[in-house]
Amino acid sequence: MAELHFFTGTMDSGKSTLALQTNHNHAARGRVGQIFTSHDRAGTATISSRLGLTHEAQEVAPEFDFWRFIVMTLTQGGRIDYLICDEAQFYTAEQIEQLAKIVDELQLDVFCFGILTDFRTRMFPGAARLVELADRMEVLQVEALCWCGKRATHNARTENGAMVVEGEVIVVGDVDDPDEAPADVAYEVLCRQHHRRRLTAARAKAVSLAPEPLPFG
Ligand SMILES: Nc1ncnc2c1ncn2[C@@H]1O[C@H](COP(=O)(O)OP(=O)(O)O)[C@@H](O)[C@H]1O
Ligand SMILES: Cc1cn([C@H]2C[C@H](O)[C@@H](COP(=O)(O)O)O2)c(=O)[nH]c1=O
Repeated sequence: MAELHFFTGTMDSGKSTLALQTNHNHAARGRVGQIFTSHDRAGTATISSRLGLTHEAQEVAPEFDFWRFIVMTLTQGGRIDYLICDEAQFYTAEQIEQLAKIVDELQLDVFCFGILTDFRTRMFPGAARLVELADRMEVLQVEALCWCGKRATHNARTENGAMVVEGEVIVVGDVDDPDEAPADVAYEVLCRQHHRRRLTAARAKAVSLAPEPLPFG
């Protein structure tokens, strides 16, 4: 039986790598996949993993209709055995419903990969619909870590190094390299406690280096 799979984890937890590995393993057995993504950091119509792998993909815009695309391809004689869908948090709820219909009506496996929550800790509409509809949901085994060493569960956004909790929901970006100057907009994965306290690695370092206040008035 075909299934709708949802693999999730914070940013930088290996989702795109797993998407490309999943495609590789199926393709190696002669199966034919269709690969989709939306707003990848490497540019449109590409899946990119931080381990260096990339693959061309069909870009999913909000008006893209998965059902129409797959049915058209099949009726024109194309072969599709499975779908790989990266950055699925950016898909609309309707697009996730189309993917569920593809699983049920066409018996194609659909593998979705994406983050659950945005920088405000709110679920993306596409991720929420996947939680509601997926046959299987798996949290990635490779845990991204907060600066304190605990498992990172939340994605924080920084602007010029300072954590923010307001702004546009979709802003493409990467996790900051701690050895580089902070990017205009970047992301950092944190445990819930440090996300709540807005305590990023840079701020924790600055606080720990601040001189002790003297015990005088
Ligand atoms: N230099 C490296 N050596 C080993 N593993 C790395 C290296 N750089 C990145 N990674 C691995 O790649 C993961 C990020 O993979 P990626 O597929 O890009 O994540 P995601 O799609 O979830 O944002 C990191 O969690 C880490 O495990
Ligand atoms: C939290 C959050 C993230 N994004 C963007 C930033 C990246 O371009 C992608 C996530 O990619 P990854 O492969 O999981 O690292 O999403 C965003 O637009 N808004 C957010 O709130």
